[in-house]
Amino acid sequence: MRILFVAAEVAPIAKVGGMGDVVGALPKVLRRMGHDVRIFMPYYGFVPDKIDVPEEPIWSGNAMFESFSIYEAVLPGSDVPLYLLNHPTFNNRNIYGGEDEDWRFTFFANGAAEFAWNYWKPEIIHCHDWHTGMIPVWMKQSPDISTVFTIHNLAYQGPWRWRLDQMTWCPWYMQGHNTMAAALQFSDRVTVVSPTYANQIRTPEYGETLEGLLSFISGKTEGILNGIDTESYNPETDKYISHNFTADTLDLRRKNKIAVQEEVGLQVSTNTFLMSMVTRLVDQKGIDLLIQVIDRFLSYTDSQFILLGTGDRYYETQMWQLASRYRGRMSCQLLYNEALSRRLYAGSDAFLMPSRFEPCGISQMLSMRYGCVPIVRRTGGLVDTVSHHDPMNQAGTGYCFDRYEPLDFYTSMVRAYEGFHYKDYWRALQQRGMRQNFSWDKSAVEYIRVYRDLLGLPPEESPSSQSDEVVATGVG
Ligand SMILES: Nc1ncnc2c1ncn2[C@@H]1O[C@H](COP(=O)(O)OP(=O)(O)O[C@H]2O[C@H](CO)[C@@H](O)[C@H](O)[C@H]2O)[C@@H](O)[C@H]1O
Repeated sequence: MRILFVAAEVAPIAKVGGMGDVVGALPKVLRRMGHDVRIFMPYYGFVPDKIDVPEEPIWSGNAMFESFSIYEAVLPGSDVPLYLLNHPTFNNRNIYGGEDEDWRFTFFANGAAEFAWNYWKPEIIHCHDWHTGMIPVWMKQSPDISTVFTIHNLAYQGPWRWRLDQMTWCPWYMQGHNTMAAALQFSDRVTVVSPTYANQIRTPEYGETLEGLLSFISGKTEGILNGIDTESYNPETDKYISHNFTADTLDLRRKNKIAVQEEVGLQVSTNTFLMSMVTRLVDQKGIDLLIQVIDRFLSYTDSQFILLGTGDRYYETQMWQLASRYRGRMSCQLLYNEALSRRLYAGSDAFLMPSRFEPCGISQMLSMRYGCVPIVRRTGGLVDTVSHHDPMNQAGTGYCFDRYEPLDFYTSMVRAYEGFHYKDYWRALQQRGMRQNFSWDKSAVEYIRVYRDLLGLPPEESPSSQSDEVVATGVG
């Protein structure tokens, strides 16, 4: 099958959060499974710092009364062709934000449609989040190109209809309120990045005002759990961490703890409970809950906490102030740093993820992969990936709480803190997390099933289409 992935983020070239992880990993796996998968993304100003891009474009086109050119490169560490849409609007060094964000990504989506019509024609365009939402609208006119739209984050829905009318001069094509709604209506299939979140978004609590539409299209919607790039994120080979280790050599892991404590200026102590968080600092991630409990937790215990993240100014300031009160015990790194994130996964004892909502969550899987025990709120994909620690039955991979309440989060942290002091149980807990299979292979099979179904092909005979504990799909 010929499949074009279109997205605003592609790891390791352009990543802000988990969508970049998905688009940087899934095409590699699908290609290995024999499909001609290619990626289309913006040519951001920083791309040449990350990869080699040929000087000459391969194609030029027009969209929304502007011309653009396409450069072809390769996704690092793979043979996946990467098409880069070049236009001055993407010269800015930030992926998101700015006054022209609505125009920029609407133009990007329209450029991708032009590319698919005129240069490389795929059978399926796999679109990711609102930035690509206009593609399914356009492709409705092209019965020979089908569309799959994946919701990574319903909280961001793109420009509203009146603005789209203004920008594209085509008022007739959509009924939806905004780009995300249009994509949901017009795409042939909709996937959501975890089965639990796929069900949750049909309720007012999680639907972000689109719950009616999402219930209406439940017949073409399903949840397919994300995986992680287990080659890149492998504690046995990761070049960014100071000491490589496996589930069988966990003793080596403590050296990473020392290294990261030194790196961010905490008191070095392997017996101290070290928690961390790597996150966008936004409401979704439960930062308000964290702010309500972390001060007390640090003052009642001898534990340590490292935060790595950027986002809302208010949260950045609050966290910064807290860190200044706990010198040597709390560190606040207000930056985006891929290498440090890996060292935190590899060196911390526990990873905090008290999300208000979580479509899937990549960070908790990365933390388990590196032997860092997740403490999570049981919502969305966190339900599907983390199970509560049950020492009596030697089961579970983390600490879970249900209600979005500071006391519940606090209690989970206390339990983890206590658990950490029972070394054998803790080690077994770490090992269970590390031995989970979060590889993309299984989810990729689910996507192939969706693609084949869309093209009217019979399901592939594949042993991996058997279900297992990690990949579950919830067909609407
Ligand atoms: N300051 C920083 N420095 C370095 N690395 C940082 C960082 N801040 C975040 N990251 C990295 O970004 C990724 C975060 O991914 P998540 O899936 O956990 O959340 P996100 O909300 O961004 O993704 C959205 O899309 C994904 C993909 O579908 C869903 O899993 C998720 O629920 C949804 O909210 C991780 O790889 C993490 O290490």
